[in-house]
Amino acid sequence: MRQSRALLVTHGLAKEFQGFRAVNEVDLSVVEGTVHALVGPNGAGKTTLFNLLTGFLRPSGGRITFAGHDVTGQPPERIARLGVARSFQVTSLFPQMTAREHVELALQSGTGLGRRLWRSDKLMRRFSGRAAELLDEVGLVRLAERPAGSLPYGQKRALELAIALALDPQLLLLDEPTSGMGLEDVDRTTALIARIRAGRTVVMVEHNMSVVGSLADTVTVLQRGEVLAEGPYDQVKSDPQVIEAYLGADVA
Ligand SMILES: Nc1ncnc2c1ncn2[C@@H]1O[C@H](COP(=O)(O)OP(=O)(O)OP(=O)(O)O)[C@@H](O)[C@H]1O
Repeated sequence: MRQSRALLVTHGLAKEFQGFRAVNEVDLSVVEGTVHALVGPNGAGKTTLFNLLTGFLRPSGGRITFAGHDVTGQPPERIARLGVARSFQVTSLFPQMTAREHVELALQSGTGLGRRLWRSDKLMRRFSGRAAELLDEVGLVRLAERPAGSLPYGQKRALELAIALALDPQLLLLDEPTSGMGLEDVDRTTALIARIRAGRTVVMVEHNMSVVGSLADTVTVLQRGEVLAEGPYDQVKSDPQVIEAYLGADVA
């Protein structure tokens, strides 16, 4: 059997904001091919950790290694180029552009041809086959010609996933993929992530524990910037420290 490889590793990762440690000495190891969830009460440092991993914030201390490269303090573009794609919690679509155009543009930007050429129809046709596949993968093939602004919320998020997948990432980072969704969209998105995870590595910040329970191989629980517990969901959810952290947060 192929040995499991740690694709993303952090050692003693830290981030301070004016002397306040939002992320404190975090050691993380994300194994290739797994879904790894980051959970924790509000203010635990999940978003800050995510921003460190993607280069949107520079760490105050520690190291980050991705696929054998030291990416500590590297800018987001470089980390993206190495194969890390991120979907955002807040939607970042162009309302007038169709779903298909979004994916084609993302495919083109991944080729290094530059965004300035994006209006060239001839060029875009080169990407149309793969764009159709990706839209199909996220269940949007029938909505391909709709302006993104007119898509329902759940489908906007699905389109963002297709855009992230267009970069053919080694690692996909999902920032609260089901936030703000009704039950039906939550179920649809969970099924979608279960499908697209095949052959990929996923790190996700997620508040919905049933989503975490059904998708994650490993769960890291953060509290006040530190790793409180880590392991398979069933183990972590019955950890007394984790229960207390969540109950404490609820009471607060
Ligand atoms: N730019 C900043 N300047 C100062 N403090 C910050 C900054 N960003 C985050 N913090 C603080 O760091 C701590 C961790 O915040 P973070 O947003 O990472 O938590 P979180 O786990 O993502 O929370 P939530 O689940 O509410 O999104 C919080 O106390 C927050 O107030």
